[in-house]
Amino acid sequence: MAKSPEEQHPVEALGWAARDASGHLSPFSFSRRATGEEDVRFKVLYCGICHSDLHAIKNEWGISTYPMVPGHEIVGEVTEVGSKVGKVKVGDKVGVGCMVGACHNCDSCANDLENYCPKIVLTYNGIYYDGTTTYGGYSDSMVADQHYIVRIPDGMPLDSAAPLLCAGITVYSPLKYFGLGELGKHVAVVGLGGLGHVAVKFAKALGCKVTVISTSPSKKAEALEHLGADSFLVSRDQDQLQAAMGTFDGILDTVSAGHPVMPLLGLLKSHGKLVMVGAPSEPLEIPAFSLIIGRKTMAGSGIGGMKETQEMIDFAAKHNIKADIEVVSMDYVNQAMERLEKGDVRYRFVIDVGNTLAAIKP
Ligand SMILES: NC(=O)c1ccc[n+]([C@@H]2O[C@H](COP(=O)([O-])OP(=O)(O)OC[C@H]3O[C@@H](n4cnc5c(N)ncnc54)[C@H](O)[C@@H]3O)[C@@H](O)[C@H]2O)c1
Ligand SMILES: [Zn+2]
Repeated sequence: MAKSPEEQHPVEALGWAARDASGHLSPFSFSRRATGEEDVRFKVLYCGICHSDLHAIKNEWGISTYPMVPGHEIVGEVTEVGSKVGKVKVGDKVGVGCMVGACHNCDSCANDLENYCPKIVLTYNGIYYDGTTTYGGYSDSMVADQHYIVRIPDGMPLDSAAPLLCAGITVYSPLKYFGLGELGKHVAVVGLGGLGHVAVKFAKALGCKVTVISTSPSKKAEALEHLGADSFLVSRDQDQLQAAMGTFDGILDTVSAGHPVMPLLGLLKSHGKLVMVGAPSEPLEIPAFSLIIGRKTMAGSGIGGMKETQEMIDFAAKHNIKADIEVVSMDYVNQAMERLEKGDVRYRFVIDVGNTLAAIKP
């Protein structure tokens, strides 16, 4: 008979798990492996709440297994390292993002793109090499192969750094790859949530002219004055859209729910690129002519490789880029999920795991 999550490994662990597609999270005892020779073990201090966690706990993509401990924007302090670990030492501040394994043999892995490895092991809701389920960062400790450990630069606040491990790399990578994060490029960010608000900050730091496209006129002042965007477009305002037709080199679409993309394609210059990073469960409707006219490209992008993730966080430290966060306690997580669903957060919830999880016993 298969061993229970508590008995699979030698090290006790406590997390919060969803048990079914209701997505309701509650305390959960499980176990983690002993520190292997290439492994880094750390005490989790903070974990961001990504909208992907919400899609996953509710099985919106149809690939969820339960119990599920979500969380892939994880930071903490190293408590133990394996004998072959040279990258970090006990006491260092580290992070883990969306993945903890890949094949290291394929073309993607050879090009530092473990994120596109067909055998990627996700941080949670994945199956590790040893056949056991992976559990994420809504938990007291983490253990990962050193290859998947990100060094958090000295002096970077850990709570607002956590969201960079998913939201940050997810927007940084396409800005670089598609040649959009360059001086003078006009880039639009659609959806001003967790991903969107850091996209504005990275694009500005890379020298772009940035427009935020949002359904909520209420976000205009913040986008311009606080996040540093150059202009703001209300996506439901036909006059504003009409005036902006053909003006963008690229658009990063971070929207989490189904929405029309044809108007966005119309906003691109000829040869412009619409890059989907948001992952709605509903299919998109793309009329061929909206791509044909102006030879436009529509593409997708998923997180980023480990090398680029470290580059992103070092860049963020240098340019003082942080996520805007609301820190919450572990037992607030269900309310946080409800508020995230309604878009009621500026702009990322981060769970203070280190101070608030241990107090709760299942
Ligand atoms: N590609 C990747 O690697 C990757 C990585 C992380 C997250 N994601 C996905 O990106 C999406 C956004 O994640 P997030 O954490 O920033 O979420 P979020 O909830 O913080 O932000 C989503 C934004 O979309 C807006 N929005 C929601 N429904 C809308 C609609 N119908 N029309 C217009 N705007 C709408 C919200 O107001 C919000 O500003 C999610 O689908 C998530 O799963 C993808
Ligand atoms: Zn994420």
